[in-house]
Amino acid sequence: MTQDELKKAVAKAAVDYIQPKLDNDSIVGVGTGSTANFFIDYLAEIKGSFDGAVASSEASAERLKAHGIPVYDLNSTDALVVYVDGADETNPALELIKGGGAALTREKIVAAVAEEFICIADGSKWVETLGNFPLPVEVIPMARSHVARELVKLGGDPVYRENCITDNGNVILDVHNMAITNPVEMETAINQIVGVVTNGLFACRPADVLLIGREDGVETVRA
Ligand SMILES: O=C[C@H](O)[C@H](O)[C@H](O)COP(=O)(O)O
Repeated sequence: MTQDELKKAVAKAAVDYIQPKLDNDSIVGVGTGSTANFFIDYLAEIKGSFDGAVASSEASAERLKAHGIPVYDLNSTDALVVYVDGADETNPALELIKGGGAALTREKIVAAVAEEFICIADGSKWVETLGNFPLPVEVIPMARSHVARELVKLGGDPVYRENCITDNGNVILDVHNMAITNPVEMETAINQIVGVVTNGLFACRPADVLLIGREDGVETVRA
């Protein structure tokens, strides 16, 4: 199977997984990226079974609207029954690296609100130790150099992501060469740096369920 076929398989499995949890009042949290895009497309097929969605990016909001799915502001919703999103890396504890598409901050906010966070990923995202994928850090533009120096002190090699402004008007530093043996500690330490909005580690709030696409089918992993 191609990587796209694996992504489609997990996206479809996510819709099958969440459908029994939905009713006419349900609002679904929707992530960002190529896997999330497949999820949005399958979600559109059951759009009569829920109220609408909250999106973690402008791009996902546009895709949802194009399918005729109502998109709500997070502040106007009381609860999200689920949040479904992809990842750049996942470890066996379902701690994640996210933000390859620069949507990490809104993704972390929507994930924090959701009752259940379902991560969907093709098998290439599975690792024993996080950090092979450069860790995205969203930074207030004027703090970029300061934050970069502090990230070097934590053992990483930060690289400014060219031509990338987040939906929040900020910039991204991608931190290379960090073996993240304690993801909770690292997530917390990076978020203490003044000027950091947030970083792409989802360890303090890992996924609850991982649907991972393998050659022989979709495997369900629980934390
Ligand atoms: O900022 C982007 C998100 O964190 C994505 O969920 C992540 O980059 C995975 O994207 P994809 O499904 O395209 O591999």
